[in-house]
Amino acid sequence: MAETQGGAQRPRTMFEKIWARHVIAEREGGESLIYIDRNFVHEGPFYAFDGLRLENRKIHRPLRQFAIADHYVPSKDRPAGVVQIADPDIRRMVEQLERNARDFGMPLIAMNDPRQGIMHVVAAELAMAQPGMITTAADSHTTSIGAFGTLAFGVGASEIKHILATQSLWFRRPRTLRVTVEGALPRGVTAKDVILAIVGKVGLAGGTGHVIEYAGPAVRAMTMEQRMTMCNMSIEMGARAGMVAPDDTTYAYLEGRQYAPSAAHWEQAVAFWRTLPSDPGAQFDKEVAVDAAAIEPMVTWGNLPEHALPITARVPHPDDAVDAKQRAHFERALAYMKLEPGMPLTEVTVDRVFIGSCTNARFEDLAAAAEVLKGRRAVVPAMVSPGSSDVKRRAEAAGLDLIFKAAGFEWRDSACSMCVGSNGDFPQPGERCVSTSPRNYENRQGRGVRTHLASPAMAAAAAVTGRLTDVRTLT
Ligand SMILES: CC(C)[C@H](C(=O)O)[C@@H](O)C(=O)O
Ligand code: SF4
Repeated sequence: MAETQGGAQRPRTMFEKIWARHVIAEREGGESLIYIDRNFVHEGPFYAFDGLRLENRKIHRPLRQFAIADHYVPSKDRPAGVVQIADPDIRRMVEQLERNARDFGMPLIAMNDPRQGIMHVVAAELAMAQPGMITTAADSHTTSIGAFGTLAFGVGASEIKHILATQSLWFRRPRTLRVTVEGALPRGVTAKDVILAIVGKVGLAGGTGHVIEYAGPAVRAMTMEQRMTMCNMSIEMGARAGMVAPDDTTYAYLEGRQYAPSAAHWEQAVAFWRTLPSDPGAQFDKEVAVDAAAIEPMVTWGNLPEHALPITARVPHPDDAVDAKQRAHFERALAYMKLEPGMPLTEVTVDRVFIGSCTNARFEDLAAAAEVLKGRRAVVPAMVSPGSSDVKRRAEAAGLDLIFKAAGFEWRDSACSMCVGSNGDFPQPGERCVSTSPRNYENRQGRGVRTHLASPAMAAAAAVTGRLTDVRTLT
């Protein structure tokens, strides 16, 4: 709804509407104290709890906080209890999370909870994130749940301590960037390809300090799972958050889930949510438009997510760089990735495939990969770690696990797994791995590992051919 200012209606962006409702105080230098509706922690930021203990503080609103085990939990032979985790360092991380949640009285989704999964996947599945809320987590891919019209910020561990103690945090007001995706997605092109194309266009610096709103017909046509894949990678453009305006797709997804408004409050909640989308004529600090029809299946060749190209392209040459800084990135990436400038991407042979992560391991992702794998076999080691335990159960109910296993994939439990390896799931040092995860930095998936980011369908295509492959040639 437009705001009345000096008698005139000033159209507002969704970001402005949500922000304005959460400002508690403002201070010189342009910072605002923002109320946080919900906050999530995984095993990582344990020192936030140590800090509270040292200062003898409690959690201000423990029921608005959630602890979810994902980074360190094993994906294989899931132990019956935390004490059975073989590696002592990994065991300590998972144990600590459980102890902190219990000591401080916050809801816990522990390793063997049937609701366990990667926190951003779980936050959606349980409707912990809702339109109009501001949520935080000590994790940069918190942006994923912006798909619900939630303003979701990743923050650091010291900030988590502040949020635990006060349910609020000081923020500098971000700028706004609208990315409009016109048209419809062509065959073989998924939300991952769209976001890789956007990251490739906007670049790591282009989104810095901004909250992105993804808009346009292609985004409106997407399912919630696809919107989450888009919002997830907002951070790879340096953005503070990424959002999609809520609509009937959003409400249909949320209704009836554990933390969704109850039936008695549902209509009232939806009526409020319908006021959130940006008003026509609202001004964004920056605008970018992308034509969906021109997007092809994408893959990254280098060590930044912005090093994304259509699978039909060739490995770039340092001379293709737009400036000296990019040239240096290109040279370093070519050396690390062991690629020759000018070689067709489809000639790059791969050693391993990983389907998982909060970017691309929801049900529809696994179904898309299984569609490619049906009746085919992987020629390289490959594994799937579903985004949540619920995704795993649903995939098994649909028989997807049988397709993966018949294709030679390992069918694991839900964890961050090979996206980052905190639980010990790593490729062999130096291997070239096609991964559905969001990051391809040097050593991200383990020592010397060369990561190529792609969609689940493209990852499946690479698994059955042993090289980067245009999935459209297989389907
Ligand atoms: C470990 C965690 C803090 C980190 C993040 O912030 O995103 C991880 O999830 C990642 O994807 O790199
Ligand atoms: S799956 Fe990967 S990107 Fe997502 S939270 Fe875990 S480590 Fe981070």
